[in-house]
Amino acid sequence: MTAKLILGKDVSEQIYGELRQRIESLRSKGIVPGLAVVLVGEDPASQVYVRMKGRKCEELGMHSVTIVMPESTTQDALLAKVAELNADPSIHGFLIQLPLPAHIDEKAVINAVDPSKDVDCFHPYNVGKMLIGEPEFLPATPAGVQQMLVRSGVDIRGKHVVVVGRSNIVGKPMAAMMMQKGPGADSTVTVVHSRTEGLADITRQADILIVAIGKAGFVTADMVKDGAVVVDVGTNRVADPSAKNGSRLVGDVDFETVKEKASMITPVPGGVGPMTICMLMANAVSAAERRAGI
Ligand SMILES: Nc1nc(=O)c2c([nH]1)NC[C@@H]1CN(c3ccc(C(=O)N[C@@H](CCC(=O)O)C(=O)O)cc3)C=[N+]21
Repeated sequence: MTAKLILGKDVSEQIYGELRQRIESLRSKGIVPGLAVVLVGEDPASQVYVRMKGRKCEELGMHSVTIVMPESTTQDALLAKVAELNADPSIHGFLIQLPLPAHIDEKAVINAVDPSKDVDCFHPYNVGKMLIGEPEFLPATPAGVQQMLVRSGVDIRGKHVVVVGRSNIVGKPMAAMMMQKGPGADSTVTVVHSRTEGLADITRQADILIVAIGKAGFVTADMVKDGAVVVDVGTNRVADPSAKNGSRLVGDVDFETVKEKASMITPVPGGVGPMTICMLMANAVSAAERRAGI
């Protein structure tokens, strides 16, 4: 069997259509949802994502602010910027692009964000609310994965979801969301990671395999059950002399072999990546609606 592709571009277009209507409705009340992104330093990959976010905001008719601070920015200066954004009524949500330079304590910065503006859903308050099933925001990447599954008609309830990876930004919240009560969830979740013994024996039991371990081509066909749905969250840049810029983006799944075994699969690029930005926009719109009492 060759797997059907789940494309982030297609799924995100659907969601953008819905967001446009919500933004229009806010604008008719004189509210323009505002999203700010803070970038510290000059990491080229981060610059690309930040530019993509700004472009999408403008396309949707949202207010977009990009703040670029030098690599040498002190923690106090960054915290002052966070305080300013917390107080700015034109900004409904903002995020600080990670990773931060080594001299800045990421936790201190995340903790300083007003939870009602925390569109990344990284603040401990929002992580806790999500975990107990009272989400105010959902983290963008796991929320994007969930939307891809739901909108592709994947049966989730009662199924075995295996999450490969246990990061705070993908693996952990993904597992929490899939085990939650309710539509788009209700699954049985196993989390495996770099210290798991017999990892392949567990991934082979997955009806839905979600991979976010940050190792190029980590999941091979022998680790996947026939007919499984495979979601690849990995974004690894690998050298490729035949590519224009000498490198290309690959996932954590060995796409060419796994696609012959899976029933559905997400490619990299063009899979989860575009969903991350889409769900970030969705969170900004939700933040604006919530502040307006909608
Ligand atoms: N506070 C914070 N929040 C984030 O959400 C955040 C972050 N920091 N730091 C970096 C990561 C990375 N990230 C991506 C977003 C979109 C694509 C995306 O759309 N990728 C395209 C390809 C883009 C390309 O070719 O480089 C795709 O997969 O098709 C990828 C990665 C958000 N991040």
